[in-house]
Amino acid sequence: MATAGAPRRFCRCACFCSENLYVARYGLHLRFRSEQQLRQDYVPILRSRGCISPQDFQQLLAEDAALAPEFLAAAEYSASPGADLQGLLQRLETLSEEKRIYRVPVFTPTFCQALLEELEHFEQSDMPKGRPNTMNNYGMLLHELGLDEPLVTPLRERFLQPLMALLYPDCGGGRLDSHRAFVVKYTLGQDQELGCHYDNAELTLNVALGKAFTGGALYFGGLFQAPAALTEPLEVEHVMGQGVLHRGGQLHGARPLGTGERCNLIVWLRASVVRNRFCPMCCREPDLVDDDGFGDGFTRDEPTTVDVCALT
Ligand SMILES: O=C(O)CCC(=O)C(=O)O
Ligand SMILES: [Fe+2]
Repeated sequence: MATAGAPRRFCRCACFCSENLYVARYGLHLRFRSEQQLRQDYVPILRSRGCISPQDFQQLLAEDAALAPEFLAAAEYSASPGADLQGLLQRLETLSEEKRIYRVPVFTPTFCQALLEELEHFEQSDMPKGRPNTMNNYGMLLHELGLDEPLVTPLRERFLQPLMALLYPDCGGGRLDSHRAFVVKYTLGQDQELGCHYDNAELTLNVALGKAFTGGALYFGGLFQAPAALTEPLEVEHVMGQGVLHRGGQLHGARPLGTGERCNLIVWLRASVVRNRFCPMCCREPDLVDDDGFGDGFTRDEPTTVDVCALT
């Protein structure tokens, strides 16, 4: 059958980060959903390959798992039949009910460490580097590190989407279809704080990666449409591996760093069904111009695919 219209888009299955994971030490491909499932499915074969003591098993989990068990549990619950907001809130920390800001461990400490090392290598390389956004002068874009496809897209599609659908259905939480992911970096002599702003995103995930530092807390005011609410900001300290979830339109910023170096992974999550009607930056219907990759998350109406055989 010949078709005319938009070129075909090639896709990938979102099981990428949970199915067929290769553990070189034991020469095994594993399916990972939770610690319990891993034990149920693989203890005999792992034993036969030398993963015997509880310490061996813990090492396997710590070294090979990127996602924190709490995050896996919250995502798994959210995707289960009959899941509701109350049930999900029992699996997250509510930082502000009124502002709808939540926190949950997202990455294991080992993964944070590995990601920071990867970022350091990239920073020291002479690869061309764009900057995260107009507000941060230092830091890195995850797609330039080649981490969008293997890490951020599965994170959004498989884990964040079910969670966000329950937390923020009114902000496109269940219809996320693109993102902009970057690491912000603060240290003395470079950026040290971030002014109050709202994000070019419907929803945001902000994960503390480390390193050692003082100061630099996040603060949150009201929604940008109601800036009077900034009078009583909510202060949020960073906890390594933990992610803060908030609406992109929630005014926020970062207090000045005292000492050390702070790196956070920021994922601006976008829902084209929401932003195609209303650009959060100009607060108007977007005036679309072509862009690469995910652009800023807007989409044009695709021309309808026509089955030319059916026309003859
Ligand atoms: O400094 C931070 O952790 C927050 C960064 C942020 O809000 C942003 O880049 O949009
Ligand atoms: Fe922000």
